[in-house]
Amino acid sequence: MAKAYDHLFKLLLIGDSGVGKTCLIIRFAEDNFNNTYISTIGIDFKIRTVDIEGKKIKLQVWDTAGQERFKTITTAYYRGAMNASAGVERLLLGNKCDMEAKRKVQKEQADKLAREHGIRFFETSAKSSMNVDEAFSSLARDILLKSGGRRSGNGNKPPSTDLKTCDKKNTNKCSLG
Ligand SMILES: Nc1nc2c(ncn2[C@@H]2O[C@H](COP(=O)(O)OP(=O)(O)OP(=O)(O)O)[C@@H](O)[C@H]2O)c(=O)[nH]1
Repeated sequence: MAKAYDHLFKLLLIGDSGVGKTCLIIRFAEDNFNNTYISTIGIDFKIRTVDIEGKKIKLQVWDTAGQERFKTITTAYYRGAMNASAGVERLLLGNKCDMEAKRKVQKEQADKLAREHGIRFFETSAKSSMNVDEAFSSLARDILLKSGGRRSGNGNKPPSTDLKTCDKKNTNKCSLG
């Protein structure tokens, strides 16, 4: 029987409580959105398989609790992930870009931060779907290329801003790595 996927990548979302980590994962994995806020307890994951450069990539996306009281568990978990593989690929997300009126972080500021860390930055909206697939796929592609998959063009990924125009933007930061 054909294998259901070519690669399995594990992604982890970290960020402050309420920035929309769970909603981003639900939008990505189930194409759904709910306004109700149920704070994550501990850690959970969802799966979606995407097609990248002709490869089936199974993404196991882990959701962490942003609340301070779970910090010991979540930081222990992502430190473990960081230690397990030296060059972890990272991505910075500014979510809730559908809420421009309540913007907390200017785009330039987030761009600068991403540039300093040499990582990509996306403004996303779990509510409108803006840039959600793009962000996850971009990270998966970077991991695929890095892990020896097909590499085309310049191997040194520029710290770019790869954004679709968002009519209204609000940014709370969370990151995906
Ligand atoms: N307008 C808007 N609201 C959003 C968006 N993403 C999430 N929300 C809302 O923000 C609230 C918090 O979202 P969650 O996904 O639960 O946040 P979280 O980061 O997982 O929070 P913790 O589990 O406490 O770490 C919920 O009421 C969501 O409906 C978005 O893109 N746009």
